[in-house]
Amino acid sequence: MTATIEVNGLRKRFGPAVALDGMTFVVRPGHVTGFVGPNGAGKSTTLRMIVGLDRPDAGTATIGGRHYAELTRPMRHVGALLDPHALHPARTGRNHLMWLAASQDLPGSRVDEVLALTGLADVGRRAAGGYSLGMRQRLGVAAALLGDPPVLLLDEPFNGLDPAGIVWMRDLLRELAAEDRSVLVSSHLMSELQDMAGHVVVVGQGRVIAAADVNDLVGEYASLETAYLELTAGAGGIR
Ligand SMILES: Nc1ncnc2c1ncn2[C@@H]1O[C@H](COP(=O)(O)OP(=O)(O)OP(=O)(O)O)[C@@H](O)[C@H]1O
Repeated sequence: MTATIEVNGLRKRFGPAVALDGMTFVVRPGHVTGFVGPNGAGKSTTLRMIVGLDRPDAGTATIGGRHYAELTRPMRHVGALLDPHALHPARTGRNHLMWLAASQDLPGSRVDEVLALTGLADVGRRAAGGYSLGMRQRLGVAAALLGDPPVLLLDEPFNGLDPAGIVWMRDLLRELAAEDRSVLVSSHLMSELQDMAGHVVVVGQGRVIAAADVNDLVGEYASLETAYLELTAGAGGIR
């Protein structure tokens, strides 16, 4: 099963601040899509809306044509790594995943599979509150993969990973996309995305500035970083 992510005309204000101003794009299966833009451009808010954690003032976000709230056992449709610190510190990594698996009617055996896949098999019985940032990111990826979903959303998954972890994450995301999943990855690491992503959505001030194939941007600007800097010049920074 494959599924696209469709974000259509999302608008959101937080008090006087306009976080999203007509955000519109599509994420297709088969390659990693990078989601890039200056701090405060609206990336995390968009990702949160796709999984129903923030409510838009207008517009829609759908996964395989359906709103997140309409999905039964949503982790079988979409896996999200949004906040690596969203865990109970006293619970072990394994129990954190067991609880999530039970909520989705997934077998406990899947927990051990994703612990092995994310390199956490040896630390799965330690309290997650003692995990380093890199270990929390891996646990977040394990949770995202629990339901073997066709769609994955990852907000800055490279944060806190050591160099070996960065290589691991890059290869994993590539493999997941090659399995015909839709993989949306927000990141500020342009060189990583240039190596890994097939498509990129560049945003600024709550809307899309450009959506293009990475190869086309690199052909035109010499590097993804140069393309990003030129495209976002004038798109402001922190708001
Ligand atoms: N809960 C909130 N309350 C008030 N303002 C918010 C809230 N969440 C987001 N914002 C504002 O919305 C705008 C977009 O923020 P968002 O976190 O989506 O940006 P981002 O592109 O993910 O940034 P970064 O690259 O720094 O992670 C910012 O101006 C931010 O301050």
